[in-house]
Amino acid sequence: MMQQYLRIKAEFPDTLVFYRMGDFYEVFFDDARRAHRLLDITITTRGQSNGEPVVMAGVPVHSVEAYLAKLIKLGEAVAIAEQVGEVGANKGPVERKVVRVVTPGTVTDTELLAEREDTRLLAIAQTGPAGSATYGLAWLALASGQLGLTECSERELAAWLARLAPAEILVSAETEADRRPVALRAAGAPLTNRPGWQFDSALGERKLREQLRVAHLAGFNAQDLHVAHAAAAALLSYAEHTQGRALAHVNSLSVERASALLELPPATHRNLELTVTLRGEAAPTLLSLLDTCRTGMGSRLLRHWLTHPLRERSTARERQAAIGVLIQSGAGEGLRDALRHVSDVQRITARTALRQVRPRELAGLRETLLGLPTLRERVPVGTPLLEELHAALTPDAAIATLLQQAIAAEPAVLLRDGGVIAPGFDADLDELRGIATNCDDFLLELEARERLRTGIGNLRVQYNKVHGFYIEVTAGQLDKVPLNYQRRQTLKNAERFITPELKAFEDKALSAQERSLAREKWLYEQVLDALQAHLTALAEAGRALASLDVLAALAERAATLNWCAPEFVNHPCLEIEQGRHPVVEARLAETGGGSFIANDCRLDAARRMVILTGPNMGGKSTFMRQVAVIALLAAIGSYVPAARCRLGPIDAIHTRIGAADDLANAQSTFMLEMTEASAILHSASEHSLVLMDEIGRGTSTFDGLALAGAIASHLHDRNKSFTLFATHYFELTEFPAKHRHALNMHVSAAESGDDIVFLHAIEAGPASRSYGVQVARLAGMPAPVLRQARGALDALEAQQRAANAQIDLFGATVEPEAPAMTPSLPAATIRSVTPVTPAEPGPLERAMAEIDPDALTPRGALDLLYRLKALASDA
Ligand SMILES: Nc1ncnc2c1ncn2[C@@H]1O[C@H](COP(=O)(O)OP(=O)(O)OP(=O)(O)O)[C@@H](O)[C@H]1O
Repeated sequence: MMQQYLRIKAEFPDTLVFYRMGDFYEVFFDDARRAHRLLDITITTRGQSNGEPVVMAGVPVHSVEAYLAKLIKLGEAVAIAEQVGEVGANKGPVERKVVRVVTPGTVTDTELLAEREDTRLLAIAQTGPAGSATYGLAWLALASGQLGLTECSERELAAWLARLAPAEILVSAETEADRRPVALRAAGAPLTNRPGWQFDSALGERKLREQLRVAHLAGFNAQDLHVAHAAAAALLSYAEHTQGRALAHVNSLSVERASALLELPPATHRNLELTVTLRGEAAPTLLSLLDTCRTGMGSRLLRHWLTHPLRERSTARERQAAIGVLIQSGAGEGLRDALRHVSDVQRITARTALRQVRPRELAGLRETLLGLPTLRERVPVGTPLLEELHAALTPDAAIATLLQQAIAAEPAVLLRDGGVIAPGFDADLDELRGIATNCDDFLLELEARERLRTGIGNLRVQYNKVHGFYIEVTAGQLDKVPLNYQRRQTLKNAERFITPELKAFEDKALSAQERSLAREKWLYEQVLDALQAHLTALAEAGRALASLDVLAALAERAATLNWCAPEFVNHPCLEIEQGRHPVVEARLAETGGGSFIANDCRLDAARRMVILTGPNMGGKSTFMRQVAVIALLAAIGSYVPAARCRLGPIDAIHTRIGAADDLANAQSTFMLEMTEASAILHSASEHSLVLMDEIGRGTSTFDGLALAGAIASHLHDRNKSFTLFATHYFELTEFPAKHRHALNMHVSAAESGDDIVFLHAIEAGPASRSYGVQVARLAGMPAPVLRQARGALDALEAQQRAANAQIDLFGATVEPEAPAMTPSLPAATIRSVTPVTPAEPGPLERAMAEIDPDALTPRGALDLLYRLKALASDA
């Protein structure tokens, strides 16, 4: 057995091998030590192999899922070696084979998958030198069969990783660690090394064609993605290797092009709290607010829509129209009721293809298919998208019929328990089952007969799995036992016997049961074979159900939360009337924190930039985020939280908000702030929406103000993006006076004595002051600190009023390629806290002004110094 184990282990040197032995999966040697460490399971030694004691540990088969889940979370892979041969068929151990390898990115077990999130495997190929390499990406959600390809630059890679959120990433073992893109480190998914030769473009192109059963990839618009083909080669080989079979359910491909997507850099993804909160939780986020989907399929698709918004608005228009019809026809709720009973057709289809599908899943599929005609009737028609989805809900009726005939009404959980195939489907099975059923009658009859014959009134004929059939006689009655009873087992108060007649019956019954189970297994395989022909139709129905679920959920949200349909126009425009931040609004409603104050936003070709000022806690960040969230919701085709909304084309949403230290990447708060801002200045276009929240606050006032001014100028003059620029630097409220496309807005607050009331309304013009001390008071700051701060503030403000030096904070970027981020005067002369200069120059100053240093002799210079010193001491 050890030889057999070592042979298997040699094929999977880097993977934990779970070796099936009866009711346990055993792990040996180093694997055992690793499993002990990772799973906290007991390690033992038994026997010897090559003179060494065999170190082993094991997990029970019935609870293996829990252990696998833990290992996968830790980024480990597990090869499962099952007994595949007949017990006792030939000499030596039963034949065992690795039937599949469970890895973080290739799990398909229902128990190991998040219901509402796709688990993706991603392969990355790269060409060209580090820094300017092209990356080919190929990914697969094995549990639903979705395959995708793209190519991108290093700059775009991080956004793709954020979008795809892979569970495992395949990289070439031949690419040295220091040539790998930095973004990989931040991706947070385990990296799996695969041999370099598997990242072969020609091989990938061929494998894709074979997988998709097409002669040419042009039909998928994927013919030119040579680097992505290389990634696909490694991806498909690995996926097949882990499943131990071909991937019959993977038969469509989506090619994603960054240029087609509205760009959502990782910072935007994070700052807008699209799918996780800044604290790393799943709620409250935009997704958690939107996701009232009835099925896991719907939730997964909604997440995809939200992270893959399209620039081109025709898809959004189609979805919007469908949502409109669902709301107006009132059909949405009926449809959602029907969707409640729909099973996860996509995953069941995938698991059917991989032949891992469980009996109850097939029963669920059957019920869903039988319910489809009713569900279809509830889909209102009237828009092309709804009609297309309606049509996709007509898979061949033969599938439902087959499942109805073949699978029992309520099948057992596991095939090996029997009771899965429906009665009447197979005559042989019915006959074998008949024997088992007659069994009960026979046993009752035998019991009655034996009681009569022996005079033992409490004699019982019974069965258990270990000892088979037996006649049980209690201790007090043993003297009445007849001669033909043979002892089988002795208990404390009873003896168990067998008779020749019972033995003969047992042989017949047990063999019937065994044969019946074998027959069921075989029939189940036949059903799976028959289903293979329908995988495409099932996948299509699954996709349509998912889309309908998302559309109905968005319709429900729009109606419940009182949202409106945004209008798309082709000129630069971002007009929002009475806009709200949906998540903040929902939280306020939940916590009884008052009502949300709706605000307008109006940007167009002439008004591109808002300088937003106002007190802390006033609602600046909320306002900026709500504008971005509304733009994003519109791009996915949803209604938006506003009374009216008109949007021109948008190609990206850039955000620079907050200041969380990125300790993992050893970046300081300020460094991170500048890195993110610099990335925005390099890539934002005039169709981009840019949110800048308190840029510059990570450094000293002067540095920060100078940088903020220069960055604002760059965005205004060069990027020309729609920009919301929130700042605490009052100096920046002068920006609009010198920049014709900028305007001041502020969040309003009312002051009464030392208290402040936030009104959260966005109004025209700059804020009058910042209320920092009042906010600190609200935060419970000790009174002495407040008093001291208030005193210092008064002094500083007086000083500022006295100062009259004017700084051109914003003039620098008009020079081509000028050092855009430095103001034209040294920061030290900026007003506010500069020492006060007297209005009239004194004698010392006048003497200094007369000096011409170049004209001085050394002797003259010394004399001058004495004179100046004398003047200074006079003063
Ligand atoms: N329009 C609004 N209506 C009602 N409440 C609001 C509104 N906007 C913001 N709030 C409330 O005020 C809180 C603070 O808002 P926000 O974080 O946007 O302020 P801020 O001006 O960005 O503050 P800081 O400058 O300190 O970052 C929010 O958590 C929310 O509870």
